[in-house]
Amino acid sequence: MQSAAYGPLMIRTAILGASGYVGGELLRLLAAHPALVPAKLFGESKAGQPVSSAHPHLAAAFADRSFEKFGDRALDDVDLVFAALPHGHSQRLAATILDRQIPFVDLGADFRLNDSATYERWYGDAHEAPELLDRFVYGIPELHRDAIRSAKAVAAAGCYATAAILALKPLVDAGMIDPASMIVDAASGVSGAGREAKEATGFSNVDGSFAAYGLVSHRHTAEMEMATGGTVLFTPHLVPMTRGILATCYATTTGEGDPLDFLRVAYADEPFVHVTDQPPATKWVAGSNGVQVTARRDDRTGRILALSAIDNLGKGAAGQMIQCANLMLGLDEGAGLSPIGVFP
Ligand SMILES: NC(=O)C1=CN([C@@H]2O[C@H](COP(=O)(O)OP(=O)(O)OC[C@H]3O[C@@H](n4cnc5c(N)ncnc54)[C@H](OP(=O)(O)O)[C@@H]3O)[C@@H](O)[C@H]2O)C=CC1
Ligand SMILES: CC(=O)N[C@@H](CCC(=O)OP(=O)(O)O)C(=O)O
Repeated sequence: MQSAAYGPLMIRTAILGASGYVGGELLRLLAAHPALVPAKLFGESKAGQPVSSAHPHLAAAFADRSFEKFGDRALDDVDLVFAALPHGHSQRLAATILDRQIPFVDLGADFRLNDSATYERWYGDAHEAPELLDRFVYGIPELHRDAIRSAKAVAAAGCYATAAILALKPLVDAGMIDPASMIVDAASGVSGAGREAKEATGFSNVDGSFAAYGLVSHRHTAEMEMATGGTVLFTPHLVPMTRGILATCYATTTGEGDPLDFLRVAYADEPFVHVTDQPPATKWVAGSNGVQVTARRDDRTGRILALSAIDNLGKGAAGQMIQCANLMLGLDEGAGLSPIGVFP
């Protein structure tokens, strides 16, 4: 890389998992980024195929480009690595990337949790690179901006976790809610499960239906607990839409005041978080890096209710990865990103 002060600067990025849903969203956003250039696009089964075969909507921007297989020279002339791979893969690649001092933004869950025992408990396998866990900063810029700025490696947060944490964390910090009492019911569009056709997310299972899954066992529970310092009962749901997550969160009230005021103060200077007094909708943030949050105090039940809406592929994935990369590289944090959704 030539300089952190960009303009005509080209920061060459490698994208691992470029042929997946998150990879496609990264490419869409990077096509309009002022400094980050999608230089190397890696796929697995789609290696050798044109980008348009996986991402027809990107045909004009990536007309002459194909996916490559990750190999020995894959990281030559690369200034930053984005990885959007199935869980488990980054554990095997991280040492190579870090040894070469290449800034690394990983979206898999491999390095999000800060200890290997917690990882093993929630993911079921022993961690293959526990010695690298403390080299990664958990990637939610609104919570860890300074640490991300000075990090060489960031583990971008999970999509459900991002939505829930941004709704709950300011209320925990304000002493407004009991951290031991948090309940998160969140619903996701099917793109959250990735592009591979699966029975559970196939059209005939999802269309006209609304279902919970992962009861008392979803892995993002661990991230929510790590980031909030509390205990969370989390129930994810699948809804018949393509993009979006709506997290509806409840906790026992412990403090005085209006939770909406605490959210407004916490996010007053955040370009991507909008505090609304209306119940937010996933459609308000579709295609964006935006988050819309609200909260209510219900003295009748002694509970606080907090809601947030994000695009799982935007702030829940590719957008957040780019926001983290911008910080790591000393760029404008919002470069290439927008809080404005596509509506209707
Ligand atoms: N979808 C979402 O909203 C979110 C996803 N995530 C996480 O991001 C990661 C990517 O998700 P998503 O894009 O949805 O997944 P997809 O299934 O859509 O894409 C997976 C990508 O990984 C590649 N891949 C698969 N197996 C291998 C392998 N053995 N070696 C190298 N590359 C491989 C695929 O390549 P090919 O197709 O060429 O075989 C593809 O590019 C996952 O860890 C997911 O949990 C996190 C937050 C939100
Ligand atoms: C709808 C759907 O299936 N969503 C996925 C979201 C999690 C995900 O993508 O995993 P990470 O964010 O941890 O990488 C799931 O529940 O497993």
